[in-house]
Amino acid sequence: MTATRGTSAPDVRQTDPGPAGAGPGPANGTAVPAVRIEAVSKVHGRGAGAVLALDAISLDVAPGEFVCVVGASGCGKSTLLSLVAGLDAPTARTLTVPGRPALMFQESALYPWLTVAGNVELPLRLAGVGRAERRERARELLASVHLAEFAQRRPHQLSGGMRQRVALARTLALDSPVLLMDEPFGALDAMTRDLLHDELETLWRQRRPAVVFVTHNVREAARLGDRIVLLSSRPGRVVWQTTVDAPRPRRMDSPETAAVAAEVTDRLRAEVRRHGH
Ligand SMILES: Nc1ncnc2c1ncn2[C@@H]1O[C@H](COP(=O)(O)OP(=O)(O)OP(=O)(O)O)[C@@H](O)[C@H]1O
Repeated sequence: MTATRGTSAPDVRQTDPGPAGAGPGPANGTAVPAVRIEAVSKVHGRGAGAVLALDAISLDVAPGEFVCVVGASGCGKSTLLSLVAGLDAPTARTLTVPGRPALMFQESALYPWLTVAGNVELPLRLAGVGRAERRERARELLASVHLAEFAQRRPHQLSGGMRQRVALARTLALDSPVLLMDEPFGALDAMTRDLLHDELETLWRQRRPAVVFVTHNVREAARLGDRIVLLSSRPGRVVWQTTVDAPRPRRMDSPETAAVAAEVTDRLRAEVRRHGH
């Protein structure tokens, strides 16, 4: 299916995402990309108030690859995810994404009137999955994030970390080939975030979606990413990237993670200094 959005007729195409189970380790660079962002620009607003958020940004994400995106505040990270998610239209050029990506944000955005299981079932219900299968899938997903016994609770009865686990289960419900995560653990304490890193990594290794993970936390990027991509200050472009070869699972406080994080921090500082903000 090809959909076209935006004022200057950008292409938003769907592709065959390729094999989802491409095996552990960094994804195969020769595969058809799961996400192809080709010279994509985005202007917010019009006239004198127009803001060029992204300037001809190009980025491919391979099937099964875990890419972390870092950059100074306001460089266009969330704009990029909204374009890939199809929530917003690029101003120019081509964006190719498979099927419908799944999204997860810093706020769990659970429906308070639904139970935990009801929240996880919702995307399945909207996709027309029958009740028995929905229940079974929600049960498995909640077990995989260690919340089986909380299925009938309401979101307000859970801690922040538990709510993000529910959001993670919901994000995985449709087995989307692409997960888009916008600082999903940014509001959690360090211990809870560590546990969620482990759970996310385990689920990612089992299911192998391509992941685009936006974070301000360079250690988190070094902990999780196959690749770390640094965006320039506004307008956002890819100015530097590195692959992370350290074996998994990694630890936030390991010397390997610290060394990668230090290098990314140096690059980020240089970029912020270059722009004077
Ligand atoms: N709807 C909008 N209208 C006008 N300007 C916008 C709009 N959305 C974002 N912007 C501007 O576009 C730029 C990029 O915003 P975006 O939220 O994508 O950056 P970000 O890198 O995710 O920021 P942060 O790291 O602070 O979350 C910012 O300067 C922002 O003010």
